[in-house]
Amino acid sequence: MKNIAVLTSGGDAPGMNAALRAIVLTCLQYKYTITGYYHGYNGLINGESKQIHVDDVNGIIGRGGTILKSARCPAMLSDNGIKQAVSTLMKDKIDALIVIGGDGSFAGLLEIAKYWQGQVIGIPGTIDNDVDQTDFTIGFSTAVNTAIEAIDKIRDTADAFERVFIVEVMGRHSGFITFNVGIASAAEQVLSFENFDCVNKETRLNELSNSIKNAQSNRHSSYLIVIAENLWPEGTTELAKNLTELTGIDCTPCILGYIQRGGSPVAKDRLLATKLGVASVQALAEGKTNLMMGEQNNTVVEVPLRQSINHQKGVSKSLIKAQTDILSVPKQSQI
Ligand SMILES: Nc1ncnc2c1ncn2[C@@H]1O[C@H](COP(=O)(O)OP(=O)(O)O)[C@@H](O)[C@H]1O
Ligand SMILES: O=P(O)(O)OC[C@H]1O[C@](O)(COP(=O)(O)O)[C@@H](O)[C@@H]1O
Repeated sequence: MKNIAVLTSGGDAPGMNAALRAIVLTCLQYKYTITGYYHGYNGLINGESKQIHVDDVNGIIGRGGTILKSARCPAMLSDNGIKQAVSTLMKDKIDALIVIGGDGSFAGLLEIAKYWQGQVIGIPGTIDNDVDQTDFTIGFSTAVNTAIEAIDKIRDTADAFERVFIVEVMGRHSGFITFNVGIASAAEQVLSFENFDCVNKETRLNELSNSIKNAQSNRHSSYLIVIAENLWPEGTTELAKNLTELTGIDCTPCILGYIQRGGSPVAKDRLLATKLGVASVQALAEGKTNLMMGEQNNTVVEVPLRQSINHQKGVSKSLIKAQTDILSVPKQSQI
């Protein structure tokens, strides 16, 4: 018998529920009990928990968000908070803790493992895809699809008005969403941390404004820039204002925001979440600990949890090069 605990932490991601469902069904197989802690690490610190049964996870595979709720929990950044979390795990006689979250959540789990003897497993769930040792994180594919769907609609109205739009997408400080969304929506420019620095803002503004003016003087079409959040120091709205002034052409900002975090997970995320959920309980049954379950080349992998938060994974260089050298230049045939 094992008493397995699970929580979801950090930004919610479509597919977290699917992972929880897979965990619960696999635990049923092993006759393990499941304790769900609510509101991320806050639930662990405050002892906010509930036994999770199969009935609780019926019909949740297609639901966005997380039925366990999620949160950021600043208390975990102090020794006191971590020790409180550990004391709840001991009081509740938990044998193993599965955390579904991003790199921050895994850093928290590693802290817990320093003071607690139980088994710990991380499942990568974040729309940002910024977790190492897994090709994709749960939620990334859905977020990309959601953003593309929104931008396709923006393109229609942009085409009709021959207008310039600057669309901001999420990703905190990594460009996985920006590049994938920008390329898949045929953006004229993709601006992200990996290909655009703002050290000399004047130069950057002039380059962008020249590019917009050239493109718009030669053709009657739309012009879309997909930009990463937190890239332009004064924000995307200010960038749009500056470019409008410089070009004399209306540049309209559009911040997609939280729409990218919600919604029903696409098949790819449901399947990834299910595979990783099943594998995590199987690993616990084999006595394993301190692991992240990930997927590489379509195969589930178990990697040391510590290796998942080294921030070594980057946007594919060939994708960045293709955008810079080929895709961002308006083609003669489009003019
Ligand atoms: N270095 C750390 N030590 C302990 N806990 C951490 C650490 N970094 C993050 N956490 C915990 O994990 C939570 C989620 O992390 P955050 O970075 O906000 O999201 P994500 O897990 O999606 O990357 C934080 O609110 C905090 O409770
Ligand atoms: O919900 P908040 O606290 O405003 O955070 C916004 C951030 O959360 C995300 O949506 C997801 O990030 P995490 O999964 O790392 O928490 C980022 O893309 C964004 O920068």
